[in-house]
Amino acid sequence: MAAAVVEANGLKKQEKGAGGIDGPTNPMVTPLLTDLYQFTMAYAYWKAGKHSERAVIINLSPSRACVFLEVVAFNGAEIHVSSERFDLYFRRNPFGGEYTVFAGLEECIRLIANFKFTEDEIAFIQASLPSSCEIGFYNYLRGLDCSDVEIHAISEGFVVFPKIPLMRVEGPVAVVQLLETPLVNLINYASLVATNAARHRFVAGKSKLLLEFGLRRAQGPDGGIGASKYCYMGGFDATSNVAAGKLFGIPLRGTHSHAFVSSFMSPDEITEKSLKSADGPNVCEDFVGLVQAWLSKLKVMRSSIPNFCAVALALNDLGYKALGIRLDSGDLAYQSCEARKFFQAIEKEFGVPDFGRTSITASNDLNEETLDALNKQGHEVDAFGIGTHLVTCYAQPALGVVFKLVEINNQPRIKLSEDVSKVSIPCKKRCYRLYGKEGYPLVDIMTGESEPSPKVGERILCRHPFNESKRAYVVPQRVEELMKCYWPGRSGKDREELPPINLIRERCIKQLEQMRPDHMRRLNPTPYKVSVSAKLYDFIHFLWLNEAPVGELQ
Ligand SMILES: Nc1ncnc2c1ncn2[C@@H]1O[C@H](COP(=O)(O)OP(=O)(O)OP(=O)(O)O)[C@@H](O)[C@H]1O
Ligand SMILES: O=P(O)(O)OC[C@H]1O[C@H](OP(=O)(O)OP(=O)(O)O)[C@H](O)[C@@H]1O
Ligand SMILES: O=C(O)c1cccnc1
Ligand SMILES: [Mg+2]
Repeated sequence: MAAAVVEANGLKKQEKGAGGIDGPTNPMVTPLLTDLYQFTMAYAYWKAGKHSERAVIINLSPSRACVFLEVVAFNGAEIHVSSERFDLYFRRNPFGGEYTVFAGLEECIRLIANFKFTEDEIAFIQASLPSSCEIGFYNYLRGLDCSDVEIHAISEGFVVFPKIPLMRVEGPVAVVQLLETPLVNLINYASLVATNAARHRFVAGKSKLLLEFGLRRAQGPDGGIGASKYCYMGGFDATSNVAAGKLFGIPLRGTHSHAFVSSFMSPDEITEKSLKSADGPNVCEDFVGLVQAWLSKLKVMRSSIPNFCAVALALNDLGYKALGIRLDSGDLAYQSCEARKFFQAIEKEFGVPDFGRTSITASNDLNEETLDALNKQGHEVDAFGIGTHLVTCYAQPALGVVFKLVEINNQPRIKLSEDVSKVSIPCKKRCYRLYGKEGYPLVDIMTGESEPSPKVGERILCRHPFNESKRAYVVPQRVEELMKCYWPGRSGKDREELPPINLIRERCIKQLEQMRPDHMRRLNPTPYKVSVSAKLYDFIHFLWLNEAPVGELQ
């Protein structure tokens, strides 16, 4: 959005941030797009550093799930905090499915690359925090950027699963904490709606054209733009959203509305009656008359189909090809079959090549269920226009992405919970996808950072992270490391390129196609296995028991 706004206003184009990366698409994505408590904590971190000469351990949370920070030194207004590592992941696949499409990474990297407070923003933070907050904190914010932050992430468009880190964020605690909210925000809806699009594509089938029509129903302008971008990524073919077409190069498609048709009371309203033929200088002086002549031959069906066909046939006489019709009410299966029969009859009777294949688009409150019902009944729809259910993610409104501390100052941290699905997997980890003989991914496995990677042809034990009895040996035919360095900070590592949206879309389609079909089906899909190495399993449980010693009953 930034680019469009800037150009439309004729203002100077926004400068690129570090690494030559443009700013976030939405200009509302600034360092202020975070929760107040992140600033409250950032102040507390800063303040703690100021008051300690050397290592200080602060317990910031009264709950069992403590956050420990080690401030190793401070230098005037600047604090040096030992490196912190957070994993960003989700706990359950959306829409009752067993897979998720990872989306939103590029916007995260754009935020990181351009993260810098303006004076105006600092003044606002100052006005919002208690007046007792010291001025040095604002000087600290003034110098803050993400040059000390390192991000490893799974590539955008990948199929991903619960518990596996989508992103690992390492860096000084204050800035990483400020990033929590915007990073989760940028991933949550993007991945949810991309997954929703992929699920609609799965039901509709590969051969259908899928059009995203949701702008009017989306949650505000950003919801609309985001929906168009990530539905395309998730496998839609085009959008009706013109702004998204300009911003991201997504193909635009559209038909016309009922209002357009009903705005004409009679053919007499058409003042310009002539039409030039498609391939020459000939002009048909009374095109409306030509249409009416065709109509008189077709008056067999009480619907708008003969009207369309009469226009299409008259256009055909002049060398034009009408594209198709859109059905927007009634029984879409029945009507599409009737329309197809009509088109085929015309092709046969009047010898118009390919008329039988005239495109039929259907719309009106479509969702996975209605697409499935149409498939079961049999239909002749070529393209589906889908709005409300797609872009609002009607079936599930949020993905539930979380951002959890996994290590601080090289000390692993675990978040414990009565609910085992909420227990976090500690440590800086490596994540791999192991493929089987038939080419399908079999299992994702997390290992400790320094463990040797799984090897092709070598048996490895894959364990459920929390359920002792669930384990399997896997002899991978292919091993794919999942996380790559997308923001190296000062590590000197190579930065992974951010590919254009059409390549991410292709990657996503390929990823979805390579999944075993039983993971993808709508009803009772088989869960995909997410595991840890034997070593990491032992370590998780050692840490768990250490953090939660045996209680004593009295
Ligand atoms: N053959 C079909 N099988 C299952 N669902 C269908 C079929 N045809 C249409 N639908 C769905 O049924 C619903 C019909 O909705 P509704 O009754 O509001 O529309 P309508 O009366 O047909 O049209 P309008 O919006 O013009 O009033 C829509 O969600 C549509 O997608
Ligand atoms: O139904 P959706 O999946 O949201 O897709 C987009 C809808 O938007 C348009 O009509 P709109 O709903 O605005 O008017 P209507 O109530 O007359 O269908 C269009 O004709 C579709 O029906
Ligand atoms: O082009 C269309 O047919 C369209 C676009 C948006 C919403 N409804 C229909
Ligand atoms: Mg509607």
